[in-house]
Amino acid sequence: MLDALDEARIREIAASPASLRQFLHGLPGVDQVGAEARAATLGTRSIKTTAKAEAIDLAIRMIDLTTLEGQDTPGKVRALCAKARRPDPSDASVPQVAAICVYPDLVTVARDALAGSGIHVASVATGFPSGRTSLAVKLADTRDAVDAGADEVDMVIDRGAFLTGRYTDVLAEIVAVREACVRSDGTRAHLKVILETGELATYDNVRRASWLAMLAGADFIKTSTGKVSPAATPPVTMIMLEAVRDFRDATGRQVGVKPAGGIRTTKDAIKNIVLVNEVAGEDWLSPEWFRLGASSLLNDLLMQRQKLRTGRYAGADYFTLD
Ligand SMILES: O=C[C@H](O)COP(=O)(O)O
Repeated sequence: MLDALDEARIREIAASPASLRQFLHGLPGVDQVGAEARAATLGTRSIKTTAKAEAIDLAIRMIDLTTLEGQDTPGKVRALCAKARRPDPSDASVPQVAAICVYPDLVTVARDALAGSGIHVASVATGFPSGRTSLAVKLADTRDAVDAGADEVDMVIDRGAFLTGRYTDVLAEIVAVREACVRSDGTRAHLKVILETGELATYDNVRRASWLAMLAGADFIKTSTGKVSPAATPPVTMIMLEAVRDFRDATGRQVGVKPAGGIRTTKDAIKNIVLVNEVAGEDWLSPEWFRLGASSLLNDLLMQRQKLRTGRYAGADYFTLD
C-alpha cells in the first residue's frame, strides 16, 4: 500500500530526474513467478453459461475495433464503422462496440461514418508504432487527429528513453501530448498511453511505466501497439490492473486499462474480463474504464454468441470480415 499522493506530492515527484527515479524504483518489485502463476490461475476460471452470455456482450461493448495497416483505405474504414454500429446485421440485439481505432488520416472518414452513433473515434498518434520522430512531429500528429475529430488519442511512449532511465523525458512528452489533445473549445480528447510492454523487458518495468504514465496524466494505460510480440499477455494486463487499482487508492483518480494486440478469441476476452473483476474490481467493468484493442476478435465473439443462443455455429463466412 502506497502513501496517499496529492497533486503537490505528484509535482514534487515529477520535479527532478532523481525524485522520479527514486519513486519509480521504490515501487514494490514484481514477483515474476508469482505473477505468472496468479494470472494463469485466474485465466482458467470457468464461468456459467448465463455469465458467459453477459461477458460476451460486455466484451463486444468494450472493443476498440481496430485497423492499423499501411493498406487501410476509406472504404475499409467505412465497412468497419458499419460493423461497429451493427456487428451482426441479422441480430439487432448485438451491442455496438466502444470505438473504432484508426490512423490519423482516416479519422474524418470514421467520424463521418459513425456520426450520431455514440461510438468513439480513437486514433493512434505520435509516430505510431515506433514513436521515432521529433516531439514537434508527435505533437503535430496528435493535433491533426484531434482537429479531425478524434475522441481518443492512443500515443506511444519513448521506449528508448524509458529503458535508458530518462523518465522525466518520457513524462514530459506525455504531458505535452496531453496538452495537444485540448480542443479549441477547451474540451480534451482522452489520452491512452501505450507502454509497448513487449519492449520493456521486465514486469518491474511494466509497473514503473504504468505509474509514470498515470503520474503524467494518462486517462488510460494501454499494453501494446499490436506490432510487437509479446503483446497483451495475462500477467502484463494483471500488473497494469494492479497499478490502476493502487493508483486510485493513492490519488483518488481512476485510470482505465486497454490490453491490445493478439486478443483474438472469446476465451481471451473472457480471461481479460475475469482479470478485471478479480484484480481491479467491478468499478473497471465497463467500456468507460476497460477496452479490448483488437482487429480480429469481434467475429469470434459473434460466433460464440450465436452458438449460445441457437446451439450451433454459423460458418465463419456468415459474418463480414473483421
Ligand atoms: O491497438 C490495437 C492493436 O493494434 C490490435 O492488435 P491485433 O491486430 O493483434 O488485434
